[in-house]
Amino acid sequence: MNAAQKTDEYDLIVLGGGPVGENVADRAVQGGLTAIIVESELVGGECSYWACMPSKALLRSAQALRAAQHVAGASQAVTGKLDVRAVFERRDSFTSNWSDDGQVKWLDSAGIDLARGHGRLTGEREVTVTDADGATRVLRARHAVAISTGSDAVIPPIDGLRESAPWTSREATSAEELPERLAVIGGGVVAVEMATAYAALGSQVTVIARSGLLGGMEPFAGERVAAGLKELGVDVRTDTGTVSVHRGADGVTVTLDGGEKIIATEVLAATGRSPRSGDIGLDVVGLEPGRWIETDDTLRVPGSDWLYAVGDVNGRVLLTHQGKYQARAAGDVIVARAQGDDVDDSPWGRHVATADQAAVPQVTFSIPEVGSVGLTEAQAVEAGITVKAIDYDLGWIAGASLYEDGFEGQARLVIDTDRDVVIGATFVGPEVAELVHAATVAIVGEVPIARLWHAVPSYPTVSEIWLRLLEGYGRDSA
Ligand SMILES: Cc1cc2nc3c(=O)[nH]c(=O)nc-3n(C[C@H](O)[C@H](O)[C@H](O)COP(=O)(O)OP(=O)(O)OC[C@H]3O[C@@H](n4cnc5c(N)ncnc54)[C@H](O)[C@@H]3O)c2cc1C
Ligand SMILES: NC(=O)c1ccc[n+]([C@@H]2O[C@H](COP(=O)([O-])OP(=O)(O)OC[C@H]3O[C@@H](n4cnc5c(N)ncnc54)[C@H](O)[C@@H]3O)[C@@H](O)[C@H]2O)c1
Repeated sequence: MNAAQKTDEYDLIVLGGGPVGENVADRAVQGGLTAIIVESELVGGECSYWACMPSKALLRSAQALRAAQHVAGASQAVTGKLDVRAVFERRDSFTSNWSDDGQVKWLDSAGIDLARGHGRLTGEREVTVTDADGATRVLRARHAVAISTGSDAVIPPIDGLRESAPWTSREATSAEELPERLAVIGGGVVAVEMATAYAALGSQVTVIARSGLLGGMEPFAGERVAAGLKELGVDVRTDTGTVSVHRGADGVTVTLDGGEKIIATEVLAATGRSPRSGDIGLDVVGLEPGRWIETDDTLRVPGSDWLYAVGDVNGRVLLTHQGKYQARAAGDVIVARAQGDDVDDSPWGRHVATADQAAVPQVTFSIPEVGSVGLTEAQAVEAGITVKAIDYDLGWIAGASLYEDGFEGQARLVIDTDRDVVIGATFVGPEVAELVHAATVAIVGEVPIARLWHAVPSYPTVSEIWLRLLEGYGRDSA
């Protein structure tokens, strides 16, 4: 075999260089394997350039301003509005102006090779990469191929929507101009975060949600976020369908199911995701293109001993941190299997992503923020678990009242009363994001309630909510 052919054989080929693909490759290389990432756009993926980072950068200045405005003494010092241009520039710095030079350098330092182009499975353990000029390169994997191609925004089949050139999350996170009016179709995380960001920046925003906001979370989360959006001047329409969309000379007209028309400069379709699996050669390995790729808990495709699907594309959980958690398990198990080491695939073992089912943390960076982990009360009941839900008003916590004047928020713990452990938690309020990890630790560690009484929150912090929630459950219950 000559040198040129040799470089085309790797222990692991990773299809897609988003946050998840990068981590699968990194773990494998740290375990002693060789790895190459195939990437068709920017190394770093959706999260770095059109999702997590730019969306949070667009939101952060508004949150900082709001925080200062809610503490007497500081509020007198901040009398101006957000500087929209400066917010966009700060966002641009987080996306490195949509250049992946920094991430490519990191790949290099981590010992991971990169093939730029569109990758497709073309056989067992084989990926063919087609670059921008149409040239092809065939890569062969000695041990595994990991698909981490992520997901795309769905544009639902609403009459005229696609023809109206709607924004998706990509345009919403990378816009350089503020639309005067923005209509948002959808009531999920993208809808509420982008509605918050654009309303805070000065757009007139209408949210059109066919049911409530933040479905799948505790009901009070969506209700409080709807109230927060209204406070920001957003026109929130829940339980409202969209019949049609039409773009004309004056902008976009969105017709609601009652016949009312909303006129906007731009319309954002924030209506969920579909897997980027349509054109990656899944048919070659007997899988259906365009579907979420099913895996076992080691992230391997059932029936295959070499094909893995990690991150958004497997549809398990569409979050960067959870995808990276899967990536650590997948990278490590690929190494273990390649080296003939023991595989620890029992629940909570090193080589499985058990937390995907039991303890997924998520923060929605709206105003107010929502932090949640584990099961809601309704999900627990549906799963047949005997639970007690404990609620407490966050505004009554001494640390919260010091944190900002008129602090408003709510917390809920969902406790499995048979096992006396926490299985779910939701916090809604200003900057509650940092409360979530304590709950994640309690759930993953299955810390008995009796022991949680000994985890003393500092006074006066918002974390004292834990004490109040435990008191609400009652020490005698434990
Ligand atoms: C607006 C928005 C905000 C979000 N905010 C958050 C947040 O705050 N926190 C959070 O945890 N999650 C957030 N998410 C979700 C997060 O972006 C995804 O879960 C995450 O990006 C998934 O990572 P991934 O590596 O699986 O896929 P991606 O990030 O989508 O990366 C996949 C990569 O594969 C490449 N690729 C695809 N097909 C091919 C091919 N055939 N050949 C070569 N390369 C290919 C793509 O170009 C891309 O670079 C947000 C999502 C959106 C839409
Ligand atoms: N802060 C974060 O962690 C964060 C932020 C943004 C996105 N994300 C991730 O990205 C993923 C995608 O977010 P999303 O908000 O697009 O999806 P989502 O699944 O959270 O919400 C989709 C919304 O669109 C509505 N919808 C779907 N089809 C529709 C139709 N035909 N007509 C009208 N409404 C319709 C649904 O009712 C729902 O309200 C989420 O799963 C989330 O995990 C995470």
